[in-house]
Amino acid sequence: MILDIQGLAFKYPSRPVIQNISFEVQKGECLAILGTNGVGKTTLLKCINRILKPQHGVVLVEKEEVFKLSRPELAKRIGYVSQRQGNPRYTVFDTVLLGRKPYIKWDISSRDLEVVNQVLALMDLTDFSLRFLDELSGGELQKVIIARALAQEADVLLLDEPTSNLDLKNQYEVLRIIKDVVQSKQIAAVITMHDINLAIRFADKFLFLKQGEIFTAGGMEVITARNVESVYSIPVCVEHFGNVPVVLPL
Ligand SMILES: Nc1ncnc2c1ncn2[C@@H]1O[C@H](COP(=O)(O)OP(=O)(O)OP(=O)(O)O)[C@@H](O)[C@H]1O
Repeated sequence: MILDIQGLAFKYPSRPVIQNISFEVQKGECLAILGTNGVGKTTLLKCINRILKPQHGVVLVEKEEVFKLSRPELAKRIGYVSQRQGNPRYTVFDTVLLGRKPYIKWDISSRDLEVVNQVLALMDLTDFSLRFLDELSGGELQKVIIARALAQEADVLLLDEPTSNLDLKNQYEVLRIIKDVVQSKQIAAVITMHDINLAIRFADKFLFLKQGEIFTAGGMEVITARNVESVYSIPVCVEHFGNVPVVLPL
């Protein structure tokens, strides 16, 4: 197991958000976090990444407690892609190079440059290298921020709605790249998503949140009309195209 979450609970002074959250992610796995707006998906990612301090619970990456790690150590363990990020006056190249920050001691190494160039090519961003972030479309920017996280070469990637601005082709391509990296490097990804059918195509495991707690979690067997209806409060049916279930609102 690469990521181990035990009994996480977080509340803002005004309201409780998540509680009793325990789950594990294995090496090579993509976990999709699903649930309605405001249920606590982003809050959960922020608690894992130490941006928020949970009132209860423990987060272990490779058996090490994240709250005991130094900042650079944490950045080598966890790469985080939030919904809003990036300095508009940085170029694409410099932004992705920032992902190497935890590894740079005195100067940028040839390995750092190699990783950045590889990731830019992987994400089809090489032609954008010298553009400033404020000269990009929302989808292009989203790909750059994901590229930065990949350049970080962390053990766990936390991705908050990484495909929200992407067109159909880029949604599939970017998730395919993330899945390939997770499998080939035997790391893990935790991805919050609204598109349940996209999650079904790419995630290995699913975790449904409801009222701040885990409603159900598991593999493809948890994708049932009953579960989806309970979580999202709309009637659905689940049809199968070959082996792939597709959730259709009725
Ligand atoms: N800084 C804050 N102070 C108080 N409440 C907050 C704060 N940030 C978020 N919340 C509340 O915490 C709850 C969980 O928010 P969160 O952003 O984690 O939800 P989410 O599941 O990611 O939602 P969405 O799908 O809309 O992105 C919401 O009710 C939200 O209003």
